[in-house]
Amino acid sequence: MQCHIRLVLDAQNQMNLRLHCLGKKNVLQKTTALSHALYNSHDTRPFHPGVAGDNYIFRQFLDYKSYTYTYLLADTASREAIMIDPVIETVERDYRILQELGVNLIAAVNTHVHADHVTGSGELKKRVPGCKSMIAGVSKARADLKLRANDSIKFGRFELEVRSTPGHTNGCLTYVWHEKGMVFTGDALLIRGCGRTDFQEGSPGVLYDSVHSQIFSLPKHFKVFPAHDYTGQTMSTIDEEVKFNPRLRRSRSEFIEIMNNLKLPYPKQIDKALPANMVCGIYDEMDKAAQV
Ligand SMILES: N[C@@H](CCC(=O)N[C@@H](CSS)C(=O)NCC(=O)O)C(=O)O
Repeated sequence: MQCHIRLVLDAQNQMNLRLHCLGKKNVLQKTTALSHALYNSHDTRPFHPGVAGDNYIFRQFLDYKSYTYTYLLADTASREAIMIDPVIETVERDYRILQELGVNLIAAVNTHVHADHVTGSGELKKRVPGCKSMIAGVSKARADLKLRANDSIKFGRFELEVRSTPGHTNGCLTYVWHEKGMVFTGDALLIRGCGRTDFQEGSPGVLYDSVHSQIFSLPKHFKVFPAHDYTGQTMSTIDEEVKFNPRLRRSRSEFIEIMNNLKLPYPKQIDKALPANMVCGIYDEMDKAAQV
């Protein structure tokens, strides 16, 4: 009898092993969900990128101009939501999605004073009454709430732990969602890369220490969501970055040598972005600040 096994996906993205014998097919085994197979090599919990999970919403948005990722996190019960690193050019899209999903944006949270795009925090605040802007206090940027290490950002039943990860800028923060095993690293840790250290308050030694002590110390299966990717990748894991990050898996002195020789061109929007981001991306505020 001629038999062969086929791996097929059903409507729920479940992988089925089917034994085809003499034209008859039998489902042998319903394996784990595809999303689990793809994303959770170390974690047995299901993961739903970009769709509503059982009690939370997670979305990753891209700004095509600066290759910045904005993240939406929400509690499906209370409908409270936060956005990490919104971009001014995509505020209309993001605001529309907030309305469509019926969530209430309580905070626009920045990982740092970005040099390559203007933050959408100020424009989101104009559209959503009660939405608070947040950034590290040490950045000296204007915001409703100045964050520091060990603070927690609460939305509904969830919370993010704030970790200080300077080195790309002094005020770089990393946000850890322990319950869901996710970490939002801003520019401190990128996928197979890291933030440059050649302007603002950049320091390769400080960045190396930040990443190793505050990020690489997280559980291996935690999923890494950076503020940018220039190669089409969307996420990584702590395990992958510890093993494969071509800069940060090296010794501290090798890392410093690499970072001091990157020779990257300055971001195109730097002259506009830095002053605008010191005032939450609100141009009226910039004008006022310039007049003082
Ligand atoms: N070409 C882009 C800027 C690219 C860039 O410099 N990215 C920064 C993060 S934004 S300040 C960075 O740290 N890159 C690290 C790297 O290794 O590329 C533009 O003109 O906007």
